Amino acid sequence: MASLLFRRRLRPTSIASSILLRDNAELSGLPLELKFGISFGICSCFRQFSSSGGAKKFDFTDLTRPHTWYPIARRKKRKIFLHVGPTNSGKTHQALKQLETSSSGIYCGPLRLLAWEVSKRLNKANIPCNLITGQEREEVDGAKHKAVTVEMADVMTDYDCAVVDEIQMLGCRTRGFSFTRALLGISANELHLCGDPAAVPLIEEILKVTGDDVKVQHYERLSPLIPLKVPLGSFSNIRTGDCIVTFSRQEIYRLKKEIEAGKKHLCSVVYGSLPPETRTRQATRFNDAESEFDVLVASDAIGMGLNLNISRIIFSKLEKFDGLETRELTVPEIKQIAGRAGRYGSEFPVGEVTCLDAEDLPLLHSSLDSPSPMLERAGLFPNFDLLFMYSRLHPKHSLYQILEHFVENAKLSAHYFITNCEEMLKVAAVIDELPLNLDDKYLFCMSPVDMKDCISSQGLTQFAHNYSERGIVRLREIFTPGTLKVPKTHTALKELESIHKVLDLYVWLSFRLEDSFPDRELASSQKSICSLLIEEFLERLGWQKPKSRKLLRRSTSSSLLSEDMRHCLSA
Ligand SMILES: Nc1ncnc2c1ncn2[C@@H]1O[C@H](COP(=O)(O)OP(=O)(O)OP(=O)(O)O)[C@@H](O)[C@H]1O
Ligand SMILES: [Mg+2]
Repeated sequence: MASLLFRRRLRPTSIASSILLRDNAELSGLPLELKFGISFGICSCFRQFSSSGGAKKFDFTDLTRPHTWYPIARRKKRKIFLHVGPTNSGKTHQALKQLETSSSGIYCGPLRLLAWEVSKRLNKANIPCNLITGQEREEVDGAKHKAVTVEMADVMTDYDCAVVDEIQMLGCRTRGFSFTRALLGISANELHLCGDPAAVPLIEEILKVTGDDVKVQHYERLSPLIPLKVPLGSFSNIRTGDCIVTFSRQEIYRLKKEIEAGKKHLCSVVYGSLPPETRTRQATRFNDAESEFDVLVASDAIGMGLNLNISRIIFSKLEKFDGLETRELTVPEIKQIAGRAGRYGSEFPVGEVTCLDAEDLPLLHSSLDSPSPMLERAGLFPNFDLLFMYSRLHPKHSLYQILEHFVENAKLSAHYFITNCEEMLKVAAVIDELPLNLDDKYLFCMSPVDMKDCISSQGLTQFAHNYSERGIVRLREIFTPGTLKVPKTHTALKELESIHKVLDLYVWLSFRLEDSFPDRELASSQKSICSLLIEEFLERLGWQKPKSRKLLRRSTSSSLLSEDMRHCLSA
């Protein structure tokens, strides 16, 4: 690996090195109440505990009343609108219309791409809107609105209107707690929740104790989606506007190569570990009717977030490896992905869906005909306040032990489950070896590190180590600017994706430990270079249509890299 120099490797523990994967999640923020210290609801529990003198009896692992953690929201009787229906039915559009007419508001989405899109939409409509994600702060003069990733949802401010998109993700096994926190904690006169009808009974149950007013609005698909009776069969039947869905990075590149070998189509690619800005640019290129890249090969990363002009979805398989095992796709997964075909208002207003092989068609058809199973429980995770107070009683416990204790002993009501924190435990196991305060350790545990990616996890380890040793982390200590190159092999491509993750992590930390991570600008510019080099690689992978002037022009100027970028690279 050319560009990252990891000086000292800390000993990975067995947990740290075990292969447990996190969902395609974008854990991009810390609860904002952390910035303000202990939140009121928990403070009052603590007072109760202190004055009664029953220190040993007070049970911080009692999480049966999470709605009391958010006293600001509890002061309001919120009007809650549940916009539910299939994909492409106008749920988000309707909720955003309400946000646009409000005097102040917040949009919370599951992905940075969605937050970007909403802030762009509001600013274009002359409604100043800030963009806040784990790795971005774009502030607009006079803004009373903000678009954020759900982990950055602010539960300390009063809003006129709030939107939480893809609310069914409160059932997600790793990120569910952030959606639950937004649901219970956002203080707004109107709260609009958009998502799958399968979340309705659970949300109604959860909200029985908050005193809010709940209304459900059902939506129908705006454009038809036709399940085809015939499979694709052969790649010679691929046509413009098709999107092939497969579930491994290796398969994505294999299929791209196979389709392009027919010399009729060029493929854009979208998958989870591509930098978000690269995903957006690949999608834009596919959407552009003038572009030569008229077919998309993608993973389930297209299920949410990108506006795609897809005519037909073709599942190459209906099973995927989910980190633990290879399993069939669930009904909601199949519907969410299939629903991307035929976007309302696009050049393909009628969507079609099929499979590569005939043997998969019965499962596809039956899944599309079935309702999604109702969600039964929402994710919950103790916030920092609870962990902190528990640690005061057990000062010798490491963060790993504290987290483990909560996971094993948490008491929950029937509507909740503790979200999976294997990834946090893996970080805690490494971080606990360093002389850091609990809040610093917690911060590193909440960071968007990908512990299954060796380069990303080593980056985190090195950052934490340097931070604990010197209090300041200069990017150049582990990264040498000027060494990034257009990858020539798939291994080099993967390495560049990982380097992007490390730089992204640096930027994330720089927003939370500003004085200790002072090189945000350098990290951001190197991140941009990484994504452009990745795109350059993707561009070079494609074949060139004979007599295609457009493509020739592109390849003789041959590069997506601007002069500035070239200069940076050779600096
Ligand atoms: N009333 C409308 N007028 C014009 N365009 C609309 C309207 N409703 C929805 N759209 C457009 O249709 C598309 C789908 O709408 P939207 O994204 O709101 O659907 P959704 O139900 O939230 O779908 P998803 O499951 O993808 O989140 C968007 O491009 C949106 O801008
Ligand atoms: Mg939507």
